[in-house]
Amino acid sequence: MSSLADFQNEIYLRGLGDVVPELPTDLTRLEALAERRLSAAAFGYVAGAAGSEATARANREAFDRWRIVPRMLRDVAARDLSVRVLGTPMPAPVALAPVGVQSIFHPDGERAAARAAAATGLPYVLSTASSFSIEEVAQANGDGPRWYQLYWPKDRELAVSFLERAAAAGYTALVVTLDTFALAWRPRDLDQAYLPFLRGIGVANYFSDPVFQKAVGGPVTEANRDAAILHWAANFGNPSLTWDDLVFLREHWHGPIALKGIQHPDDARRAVDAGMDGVIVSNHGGRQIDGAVASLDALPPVVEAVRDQAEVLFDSGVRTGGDIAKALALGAKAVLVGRPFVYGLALGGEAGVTHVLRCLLAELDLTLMLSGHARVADLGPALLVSA
Ligand SMILES: Cc1cc2nc3c(=O)[nH]c(=O)nc-3n(C[C@H](O)[C@H](O)[C@H](O)COP(=O)(O)O)c2cc1C
Ligand SMILES: O=C(O)C(=O)c1ccccc1
Repeated sequence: MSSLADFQNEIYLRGLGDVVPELPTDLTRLEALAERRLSAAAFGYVAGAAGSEATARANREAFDRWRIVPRMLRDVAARDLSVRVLGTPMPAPVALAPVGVQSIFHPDGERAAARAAAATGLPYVLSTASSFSIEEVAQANGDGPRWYQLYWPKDRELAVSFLERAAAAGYTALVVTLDTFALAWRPRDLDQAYLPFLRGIGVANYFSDPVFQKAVGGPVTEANRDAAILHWAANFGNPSLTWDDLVFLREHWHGPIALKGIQHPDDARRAVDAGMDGVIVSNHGGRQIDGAVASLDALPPVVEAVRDQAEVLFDSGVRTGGDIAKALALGAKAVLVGRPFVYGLALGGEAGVTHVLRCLLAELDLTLMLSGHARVADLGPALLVSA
């Protein structure tokens, strides 16, 4: 962790020798660079959002409506960014958001990102829709902390198989994504007729699964590949799930569980009532409902509703260390970062992801220090005024 906190010094020292970092340290510039590197289809898939993309913009605007008010002379020489979230000790309150089909951004996909996560000590959250399997990514992640994100399929036996595989491969917490039981209206993908799954990309966990294979008459080969993809499409999401179904997850997962996609305080209370350990306030990066509330605006009411009865995590729109400080000040215990690390992956594989994570942590550390805070736990609403 000390090397992370010292990252800004490293950059300044390299600057003395006129060594310019390979990727920009202003992470908001990565999207434009990634656009030049990726195919139009892959870029549209990551950068795009639902409909007119109003909610994706609102996610950013919500951060801009809060401003940090620094405090002086508070001895911030020694700082501690560490937290413990969903049973996992973390060097800083940041995790890599579950992002599917990462092989469309870099051939090493999730394996490269999971190696970068392990190198920084931040949790890697593996999507069910990954291009490498639960077991392959666990191997790449090694001793790093890792959580598993479930897309809860219609077939319950398949869901149980995913959970058993994840537990056996060392994923310690379960993230259940509730807001994407169907893919939304995403014009960039629709206009390019681009859905990687229909080309058999991002389905590694399904095709490698014994329960899935049984359902399609054996291992997936050229002969049953189209049928397997159709079976995937028919099984991917289940719109008929209700709160009562969470009992089933509790029976089959023996670690912490967080529900991802919570935006309403009443849903947060229901999560607590259902015995969940955490909620992730998220609108999926604006990728599901165009016109939906900015995720940061949904955070304070959820924090208020949950109080200390579950851990509240946050994502959607985090781009800088200052953004992380704002989300923590509004009550999040940790944040997840999506697109920025994907752009790092596209631009530099494992090293690109490491760059993004280290920049975020260094900037967060500086923001804390310069605003007069030695510990993340000291951040609260007093840090902020509305712009
Ligand atoms: C390309 C892409 C793929 C994603 N795939 C998943 C996924 O498989 N599972 C999931 O729960 N969320 C997925 N998400 C949503 C992220 O976990 C996260 O909620 C979102 O990216 C946060 O917003 P941000 O990109 O503004 O940081 C995906 C997001 C992107 C950009
Ligand atoms: O693209 C996404 O946002 C997403 O969550 C997803 C959904 C299905 C498969 C892969 C990713």
